[in-house]
Amino acid sequence: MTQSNSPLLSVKNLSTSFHVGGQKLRAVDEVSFDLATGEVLGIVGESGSGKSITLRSIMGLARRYGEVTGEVVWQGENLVTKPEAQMRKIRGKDIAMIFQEPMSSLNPLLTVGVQIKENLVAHTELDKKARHHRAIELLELVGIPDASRRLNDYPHQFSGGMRQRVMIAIALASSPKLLLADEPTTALDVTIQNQILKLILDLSQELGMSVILVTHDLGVAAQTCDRLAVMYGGKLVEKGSTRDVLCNPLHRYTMGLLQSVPENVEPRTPLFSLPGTPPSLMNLPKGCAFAPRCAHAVEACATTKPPLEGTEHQVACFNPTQAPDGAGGQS
Ligand SMILES: Nc1ncnc2c1ncn2[C@@H]1O[C@H](COP(=O)(O)OP(=O)(O)OP(=O)(O)O)[C@@H](O)[C@H]1O
Repeated sequence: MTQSNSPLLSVKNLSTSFHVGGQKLRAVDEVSFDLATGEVLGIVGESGSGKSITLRSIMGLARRYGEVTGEVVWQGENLVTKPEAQMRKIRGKDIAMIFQEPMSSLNPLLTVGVQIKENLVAHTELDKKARHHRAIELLELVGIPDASRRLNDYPHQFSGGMRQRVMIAIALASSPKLLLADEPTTALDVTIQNQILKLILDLSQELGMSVILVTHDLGVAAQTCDRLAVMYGGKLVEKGSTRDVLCNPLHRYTMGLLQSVPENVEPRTPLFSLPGTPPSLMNLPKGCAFAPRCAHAVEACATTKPPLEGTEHQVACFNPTQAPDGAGGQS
């Protein structure tokens, strides 16, 4: 995982709200993080914590149906305020996204070859012959055997894991610098899941491509990510190297997530058994959103939202498992 000093992407105070039945639902609340070139960042948290909407906000998709504020700094420009026509050029070219269910993004009526080549037409200068060769190369790159023949197959002729590989090949057609992966392996069984995670990791290393991986599965995050950001109630509550966050969790929520991972995880086993329920994003408490579920809450937790504090390993908690390393700065 090659990393340079200046971040490839800098997300600053990103917030996204929806208006639902006359009320405001704050799905993403003042989220900030940096991403280095070649880095794999995991965003983890329970269902509904705002992980997917964070990715969609970065990609400029959430603003179609929500209100997005803050900054997504990409090559010196704020994508949040970038006109849609310009965003369209960045989306799918420099920044590509893959989803949990490839069938929802693949066109069932077109062969995978046509779909890869469409992306090559849109984002490269290659001529017809070169596009054909590149399409074969891309299928080979993602580990699809007999690639030149399989270019002529339709999505339904591939298995779930192979379809996810096809999705990745399409995403890679434009040689993106950043891949946003939203639960890309959740629908797959555990063996195939591991193969796809390895593929994403290998591609990141080979191509120097940065990845943001959204997952509710700490095992997936542990295998794949350099750093982790833990989300709760639309906020980042802990952020640090994967080792620090998983081996030395500072937030009680992260600790709860870890404690609820069974020793021998069966595929598709529900991982979380924290007491209580996640907060309603329409009616968030005044203080820390986790306080109602936290056995270690102190007085301030009910009235004040804890800021993210620390340097390399950060936590937003008034009573963490231990004091974070320093105070204040964003990594
Ligand atoms: N278009 C929308 N309109 C209103 N609310 C939305 C919309 N899209 C998402 N939400 C809400 O925003 C919150 C965050 O959703 P998000 O999909 O980011 O959660 P998540 O952490 O990715 O969980 P999951 O893994 O279940 O997708 C949820 O409460 C969801 O219901």
